Amino acid sequence: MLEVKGLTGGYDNKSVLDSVSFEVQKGELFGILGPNGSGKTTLLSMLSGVLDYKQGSIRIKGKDLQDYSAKRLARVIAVLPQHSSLAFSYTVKETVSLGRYAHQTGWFHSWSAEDEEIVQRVMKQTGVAEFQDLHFERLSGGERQRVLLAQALAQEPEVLFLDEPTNHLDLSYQKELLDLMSKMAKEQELTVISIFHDLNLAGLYCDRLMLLAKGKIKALAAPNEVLQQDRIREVYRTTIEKHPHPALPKPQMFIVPQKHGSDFAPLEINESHLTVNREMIRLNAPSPLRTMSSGVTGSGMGWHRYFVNRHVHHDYDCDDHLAEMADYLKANNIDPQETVGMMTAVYLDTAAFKLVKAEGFSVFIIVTAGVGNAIDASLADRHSWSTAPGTINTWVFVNGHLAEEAFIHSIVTATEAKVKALHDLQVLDKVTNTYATGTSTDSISIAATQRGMKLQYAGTITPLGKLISRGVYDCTAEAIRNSRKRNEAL
Ligand SMILES: Nc1ncnc2c1ncn2[C@@H]1O[C@H](COP(=O)(O)OP(=O)(O)OP(=O)(O)O)[C@@H](O)[C@H]1O
Repeated sequence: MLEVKGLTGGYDNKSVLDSVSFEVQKGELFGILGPNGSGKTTLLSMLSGVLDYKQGSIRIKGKDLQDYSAKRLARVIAVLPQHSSLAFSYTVKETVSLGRYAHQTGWFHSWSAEDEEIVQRVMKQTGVAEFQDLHFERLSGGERQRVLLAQALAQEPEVLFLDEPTNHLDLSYQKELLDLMSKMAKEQELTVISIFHDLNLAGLYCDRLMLLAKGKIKALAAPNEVLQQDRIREVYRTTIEKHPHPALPKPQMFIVPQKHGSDFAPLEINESHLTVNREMIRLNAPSPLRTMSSGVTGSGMGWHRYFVNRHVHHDYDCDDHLAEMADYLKANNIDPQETVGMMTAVYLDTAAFKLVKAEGFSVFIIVTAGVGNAIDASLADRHSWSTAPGTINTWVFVNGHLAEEAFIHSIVTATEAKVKALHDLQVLDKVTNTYATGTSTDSISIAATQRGMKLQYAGTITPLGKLISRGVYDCTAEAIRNSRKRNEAL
């Protein structure tokens, strides 16, 4: 649809673009990225025929851009510029109707039913139909942006150029605009070429991205390829981190703000942050910790300040235990959004905790262990599904900076240590009469201060793994002994 070869040029004596070559296919959603001043708008101005270029060629639908008449070009391309103002005072509908100009042989007298139908349709698509009789200047920045998009769509172009289209739009209209562009690209084969400052939106919606730096193409490929952490850091000269989108196989880039004094202050999570009473074990961290957990609340990866292990009756049964737990936390003035929350039927005074230290970092561990529902994982298929009480809840607080993989290693290492403790205490699966490896409802939380020493790995014989192994083994064994004693005393 569009072929650009060796495009070079700029303004007067200032050269901006240097030998830019690329092609865009029909129906493609193509994103142009680059830092301020990298030449994105200059490129778009050349592609849309507004700005002359020194060298190279631009072909649209196989024909050189310079061979198009202005009116003919307006039937093929439409532009949604970054900043727009209108010279005259028009209503919204009149403004949108201007988009039909390229298709008319005369002016208003040739207004056809088809023109009217198209204008009404694009106003609906962009959500501006309801204020079609208002004057354009009376609209907000976002509303104006949508009216101008409607105007561009009214042109019924084959190629749509957008310069930061989401600039003035609120979250829902950003999504609506890009969903609409994506739909029109897929269903009507509209070719969309758009400048983006928001790398994440570009990564989510575009088929391919072109990254410009100082007027040259730095990268041109699928979003995941272009949005490499190191490349973006270098081109934008800033600290960002790349993570996968939680719901889609798309990259997301996160700005990492500069840290200040208190962010570096050493932090040790230990017994002083812990309170234990009959109802709950609660740990209040002075600042949010990076967590990976299987808690009822705060599950998965996140940042949490409060950790609650709540005692429930052994026949606790609830259709929606997540909502019930959230209500419980709220009733106790604890924000569920900031809390890793677990439940257990064991008496909380049987909990075991311990701070284990190594050179430069430490680990605080807390375990509650009820083993009435102990299971041998290798023979789990002999059990029928039930949520009988008897749970081992393991909390591991790492006073150090964990890499992502170290969270996973920590879970593996803690689980291995737990299994060994169960074995040494001869905890049996009552159904199979073999050694149990855990209970059917065990939960775990790994939380790290993300300050101090960087800890890349936590396998059993790494420095961190050794602390977790020792601490979890000792605490699990002690908690089982405590809970056995408690049951015998009853
Ligand atoms: N009309 C102009 N006359 C002279 N120089 C210009 C003109 N417009 C832009 N430039 C210069 O050309 C260079 C590229 O500008 P351009 O607007 O294409 O960058 P951009 O990548 O779109 O930047 P931004 O992200 O800030 O919108 C800049 O150094 C800019 O100062």
